[in-house]
Amino acid sequence: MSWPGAMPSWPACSVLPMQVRLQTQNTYRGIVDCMVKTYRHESLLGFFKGMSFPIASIAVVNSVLFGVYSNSLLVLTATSHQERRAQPPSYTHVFIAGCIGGFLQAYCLAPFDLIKVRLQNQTEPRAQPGSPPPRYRGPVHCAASIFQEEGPRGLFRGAWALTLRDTPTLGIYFVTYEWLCRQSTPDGQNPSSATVLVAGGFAGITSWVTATPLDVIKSRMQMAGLKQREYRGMLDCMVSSARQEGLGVFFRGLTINSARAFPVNAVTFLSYEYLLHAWG
Ligand SMILES: CN(C)C(=N)NCCC[C@H](N)C(=O)O
Repeated sequence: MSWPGAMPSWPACSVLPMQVRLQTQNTYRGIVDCMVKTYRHESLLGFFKGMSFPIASIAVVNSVLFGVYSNSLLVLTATSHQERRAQPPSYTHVFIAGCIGGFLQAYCLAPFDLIKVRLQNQTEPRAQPGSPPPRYRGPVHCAASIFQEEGPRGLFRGAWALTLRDTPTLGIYFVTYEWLCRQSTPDGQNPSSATVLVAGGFAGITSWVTATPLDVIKSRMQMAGLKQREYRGMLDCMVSSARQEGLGVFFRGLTINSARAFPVNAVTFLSYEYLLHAWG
């Protein structure tokens, strides 16, 4: 059984197992090599591994993130969403509200993300007669096996790295979005849909560029529960990964993360702004 080195959302979901595999396995020479090997070994289905859970969880996770962000901003600035264009919040408030949203979403995301990473790292083709079955038969079996083999805390493996990844980078995410909207919108007006799409897309890219080093560490810590590679903690994981594979290891999956981040976050922010206006 081989366990190579992933991330979730809908439009660009088909490339996502590539990201996890590149980050946690050393068997690929790059994205193209990873895609070719995945296709040869697992057919088209390999590109969709571990996606059902993230798709099911994305609505919950995004509601927590955007709900906590909006309400934190409300508490910090004492201005409602409608008043926010006339009295824009300071970037410090936007950053703090984003960090609070990121911190809380990380805890909701942790078990879903762990299951996604474990499933996406299974490189066995679909069960064939005579071949050993894959370790996890699907998301529910994966969750139950982790619970049995690693205990309830096992479901939160890598949650610390996930929290460290998401807390500051979601602050950066919302600051980038606000800054880009304000640059291209006259004072006091709402940004146009095109501005929201572009600002949301770049906010996604910026946050992923800053998040990728910890994303690699998080994915490796999550795979460590399988005992193929144990780490004494996050620092040990960082140091031994850098020693063995060089500093470039911290940027594995960056291209894929950024390519998917633009459309995913453009649409996410457009939906967010639309819902805020629709619900007044
Ligand atoms: C860890 N980072 C960088 C973020 N969570 N960034 C915000 C983007 C969230 C979006 N659901 C996505 O998956 O791109």
